[in-house]
Amino acid sequence: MTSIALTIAGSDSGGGAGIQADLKTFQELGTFGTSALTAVTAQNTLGVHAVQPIDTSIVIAQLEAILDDFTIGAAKTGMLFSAEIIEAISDTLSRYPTFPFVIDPVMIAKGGASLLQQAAIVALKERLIPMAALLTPNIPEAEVLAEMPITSLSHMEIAAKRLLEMGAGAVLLKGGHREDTPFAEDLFVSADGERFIMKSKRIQTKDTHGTGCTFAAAITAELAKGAPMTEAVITAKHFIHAAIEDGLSIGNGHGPTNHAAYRLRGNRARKDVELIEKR
Ligand SMILES: Nc1ncnc2c1ncn2[C@@H]1O[C@H](COP(=O)(O)OP(=O)(O)O)[C@@H](O)[C@H]1O
Ligand SMILES: Cc1ncc(COP(=O)(O)O)c(N)n1
Repeated sequence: MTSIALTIAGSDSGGGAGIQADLKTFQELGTFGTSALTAVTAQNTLGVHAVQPIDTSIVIAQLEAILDDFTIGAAKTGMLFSAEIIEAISDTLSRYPTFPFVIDPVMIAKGGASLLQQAAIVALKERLIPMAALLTPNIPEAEVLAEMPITSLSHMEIAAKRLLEMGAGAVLLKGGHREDTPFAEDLFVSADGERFIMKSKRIQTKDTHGTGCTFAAAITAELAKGAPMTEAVITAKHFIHAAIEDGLSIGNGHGPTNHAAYRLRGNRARKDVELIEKR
């Protein structure tokens, strides 16, 4: 049976992040990708030149068109831009049967452009996070949502616990932005008491455009195929590690990751992540 994944996110004209990264990742992991666009960005590896949100009625119409026709295995959100769009997504999804739902709380692009209005943060916390099977903030996003600075693993632990209390089924706090360690360490905690750290070596590269989108999309693809949450996040960590390691030096700024790397390495090149530490 064909597994169907859905992304609700913004378009990145540069192709490395957003809807484009999500659909490429869905395809690479053997799922059929569908998409509901929330915004169009004029963007390349150097930055975001312009943002145009999609009319809320069209966001709703896209979701209805998809959900009326397909059985969705899992969905993710990326750039959501406004409180109005977030509320529309929450209202629309709650009219349909549920499926595993991953929220990547995208706020700011690597170049510094805002992809989520300040006023939308409350809507994200109150309307969407409680619907999520998994929330995947990076450190700056977790700092905003948990309202605390994060500069160490113990801060990550406290923040992840606070985020769990907002109602998500699990939290994967990504450590790519940590400056106090040579590792890329991500902390997973779940409402039913599971906790582990996924640790890989930090790759020296500037080509990290779209890492967060790609990682969350890989988790979503695995969930859509029926993988349990912990297996989905571990497979996705291997996927993103390979994608960063074989990153594409195209454009003049932060190049995209290589979505094909994991498949080209034979799908299960798990030795590439140096250590997966389960505690
Ligand atoms: N330089 C790097 N080397 C290896 N893994 C990285 C690197 N940067 C980020 N990662 C990993 O990529 C994923 C996305 O991380 P992160 O950069 O924290 O999120 P975002 O892209 O949302 O800012 C995480 O698994 C993180 O550990
Ligand atoms: C449309 C869109 N969605 C998400 C991101 C975040 O990706 P990154 O943080 O890797 O720049 C982005 N730059 N553009």
